[in-house]
Amino acid sequence: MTNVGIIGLGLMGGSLSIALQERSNTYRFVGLDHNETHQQQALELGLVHEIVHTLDEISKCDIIILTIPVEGIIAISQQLHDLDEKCTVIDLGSTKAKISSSIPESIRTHFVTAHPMTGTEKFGPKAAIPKLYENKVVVLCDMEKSGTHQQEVAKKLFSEIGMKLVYMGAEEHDRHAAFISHMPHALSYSLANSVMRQEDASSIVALAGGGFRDMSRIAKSSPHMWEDIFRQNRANLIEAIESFEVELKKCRHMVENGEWEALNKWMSEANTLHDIL
Ligand SMILES: NC(=O)C1=CN([C@@H]2O[C@H](COP(=O)(O)OP(=O)(O)OC[C@H]3O[C@@H](n4cnc5c(N)ncnc54)[C@H](O)[C@@H]3O)[C@@H](O)[C@H]2O)C=CC1
Ligand SMILES: O=C(O)C(=O)Cc1ccc(O)cc1
Repeated sequence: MTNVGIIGLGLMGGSLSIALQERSNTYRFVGLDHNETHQQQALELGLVHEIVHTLDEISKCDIIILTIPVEGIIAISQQLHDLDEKCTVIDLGSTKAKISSSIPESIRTHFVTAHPMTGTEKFGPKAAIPKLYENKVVVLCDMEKSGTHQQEVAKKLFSEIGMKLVYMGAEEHDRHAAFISHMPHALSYSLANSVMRQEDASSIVALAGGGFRDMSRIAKSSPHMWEDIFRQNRANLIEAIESFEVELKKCRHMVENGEWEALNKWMSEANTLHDIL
């Protein structure tokens, strides 16, 4: 039996437990969460077999999964100690550079820093879903800093739930993530707020079409989680927002000046994104 400790019983931790339980009965799940309602829900939903209340109890597990907001991951990693030689700690945070560089040297080889490129705008144990990880990419960062055993454990775990493994340095990961994930969340929050400041609720309900719903979906995401991500990836995010502002200004300029041919060409360039997605 492999004992898995999950710190943070929400969408990511809960979905990981469901996926592993569907594929094997050799795992036993122990959970830690600072929210009592989430502890209860996780037990009721069968996401964990047992709730514990201290890091010492979780530290005895073979595998420890960190699925709490990214500032919490750094705080918890400072408190983990006396880990068994074979213990593997895997964090699933959306940022990687600050996490990777702040893990104490004494436990660095125990750690694997990973980012599953999958998720939803929902959060908490009730948001956990079975197929979240299937056929999706997980980016494994700074793997040369992890122990040989820990690398193997993480690769086996992510492969077992049907993920595709991609390797990258943590700094490089954060730059890509700023453009492809973090900036789009900043835009969605901005879109939601700008429309709500101009339009009343009844007009939004009456007129919201698919496009507006698509683009504002991720504005429903957890402010706690995203505040931490924006804080940790601040410099890259600012650069990504600036590059977006350049494009938006181009669009505004062409509309203001009636440059319709140029606007049409600029839109056709954007169309090509979906040739590669
Ligand atoms: N939501 C998403 O789509 C994705 C999230 N991630 C990352 O995964 C991590 C977890 O995200 P979710 O599962 O979506 O969040 P969530 O909000 O659904 O779950 C987090 C859980 O951790 C608990 N928690 C928070 N701080 C804690 C602490 N210090 N000690 C104990 N429990 C604590 C909360 O009560 C909650 O139950 C984050 O680091 C996030 O950046 C990565 C990929 C996708
Ligand atoms: O809901 C969506 O479309 C997302 O983009 C979810 C998401 C959130 C955070 C991540 O680090 C990765 C994926």
